[in-house]
Amino acid sequence: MLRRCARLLRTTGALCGPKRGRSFSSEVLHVDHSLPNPSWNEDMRLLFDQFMKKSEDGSWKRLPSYKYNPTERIEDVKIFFPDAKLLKEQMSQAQLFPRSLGEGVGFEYAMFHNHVEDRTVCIFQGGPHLQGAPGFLHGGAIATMIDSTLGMCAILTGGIAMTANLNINFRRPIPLCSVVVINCQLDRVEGRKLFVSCNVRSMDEKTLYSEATSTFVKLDPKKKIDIRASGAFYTNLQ
Ligand SMILES: CCCCCCCC(=O)SCCNC(=O)CCNC(=O)[C@H](O)C(C)(C)COP(=O)(O)OP(=O)(O)OC[C@H]1O[C@@H](n2cnc3c(N)ncnc32)[C@H](O)[C@@H]1OP(=O)(O)O
Repeated sequence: MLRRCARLLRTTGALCGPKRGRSFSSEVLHVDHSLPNPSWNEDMRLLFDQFMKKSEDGSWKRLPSYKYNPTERIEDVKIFFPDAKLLKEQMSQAQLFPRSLGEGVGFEYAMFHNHVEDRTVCIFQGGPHLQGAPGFLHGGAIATMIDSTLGMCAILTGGIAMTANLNINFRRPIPLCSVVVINCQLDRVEGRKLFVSCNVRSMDEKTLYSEATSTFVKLDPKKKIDIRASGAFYTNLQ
């Protein structure tokens, strides 16, 4: 396991220290990080190819993923924010948390969504900078990918929503640099509440690493989020 991580660190150049002088060009802004890169191991590539094959008939769709929010995302959430200019400023500087670490050392993942079955699958290779217990992934890193995949499933089936409740059972530790599959599904909808659950399994599906249930709440267009407030508030402004 540790040898596998060391090989990965060499491939990505992470052992040579951080890259300097990276320009904030439009090339960086528009890189789709859900596509294979040299840090992906064989298992990750195999699963990616399998899901790309499933996507050929249109039942599954690969979900592109960027570090920086594309303009359409700002358009999607604009109605919830009274100060659209401030929102644009903040979003243009912010980075998506699971994409904020260097290539190969943190969260390497790709998601696929099935609109007919209301399911989202994430193939995830957790890198060496996500260590918790020696040789294994940190629980917070697992929770991050679970929340992100559940969130994507909720948003794609129900619209803009936030995690209100998340329960995770950690059944087995996930070896660092291994590949797991997060399988999410929308269980039911009650008003603005979306109930989404998932399990995290090994590639051969034999090992159940974690399982989770969650409640996402669709944002109420009558309420506004004020990001200027010291404790940002989300309330009815009428
Ligand atoms: C794009 C990539 C995907 C990324 C996914 C990542 C998702 C995230 O991590 S989001 C960040 C973490 N989450 C947050 O910060 C959310 C903080 N919480 C909030 O802002 C609010 O409480 C929010 C938006 C969840 C709900 O607020 P609001 O719309 O005012 O809800 P409210 O009107 O009180 O309640 C609506 C319903 O939800 C229920 N509800 C509210 N909070 C909860 C909760 N914590 N647990 C269970 N149910 C809840 C209420 O009981 C009510 O149910 P009913 O309609 O049956 O009476």
